[in-house]
Amino acid sequence: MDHVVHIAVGTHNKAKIQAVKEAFSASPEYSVHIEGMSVASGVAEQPFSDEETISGAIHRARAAKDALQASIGIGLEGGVTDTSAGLFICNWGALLDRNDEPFVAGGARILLPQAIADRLRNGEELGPVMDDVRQRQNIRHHEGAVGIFTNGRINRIQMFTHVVQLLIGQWEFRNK
Ligand SMILES: O=P(O)(O)OP(=O)(O)OP(=O)(O)OC[C@H]1O[C@@H](n2cnc3c(O)ncnc32)[C@H](O)[C@@H]1O
Ligand SMILES: [Mg+2]
Repeated sequence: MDHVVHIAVGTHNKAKIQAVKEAFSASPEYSVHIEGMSVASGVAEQPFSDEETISGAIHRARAAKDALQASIGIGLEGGVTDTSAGLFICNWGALLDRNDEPFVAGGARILLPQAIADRLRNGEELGPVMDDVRQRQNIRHHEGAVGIFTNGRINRIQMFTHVVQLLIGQWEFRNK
């Protein structure tokens, strides 16, 4: 690709933007201009299923692409999803180009501790709960819940970088 590709990301979250940068910098053949923008996700602040989280990711990708008139829109959404084993963190990404069909990919998921899950079931949002439990601010912009609960082995940037790599790869495959 010999021209700069304008990529709109539907967030100002630092971990998410950094993940998009790292995923594209792993492919030096691309010259990209990455721009973040706060957009509505169209779902709850704390999505509570894979369905809702996927919908938020797609909604963010489309809103960011349209608002910034970019060639590509990317949406990354964090949520939780219930299973018989307990409440899991789930994360989803969507990539939209000029076609209407989004590419979608999911990230790693881990079981949340019971005490955290209970608070979310009572209506709290994971970001503020994490900050409260750790007595810090803006964990969601850094290692995230996934980083804390995996003892720093996989942080939010790494987790979302993986998701964006999965998105770019699917987009490349379709455009081969
Ligand atoms: O500004 P935006 O893009 O909304 O960034 P955010 O940090 O709020 O991210 P999401 O809305 O996608 O995530 C939903 C909630 O889960 C929180 N969260 C924190 N770490 C997380 C992780 O590792 N996985 C999933 N959700 C996480 C996040 O802060 C929110 O409260
Ligand atoms: Mg949010």
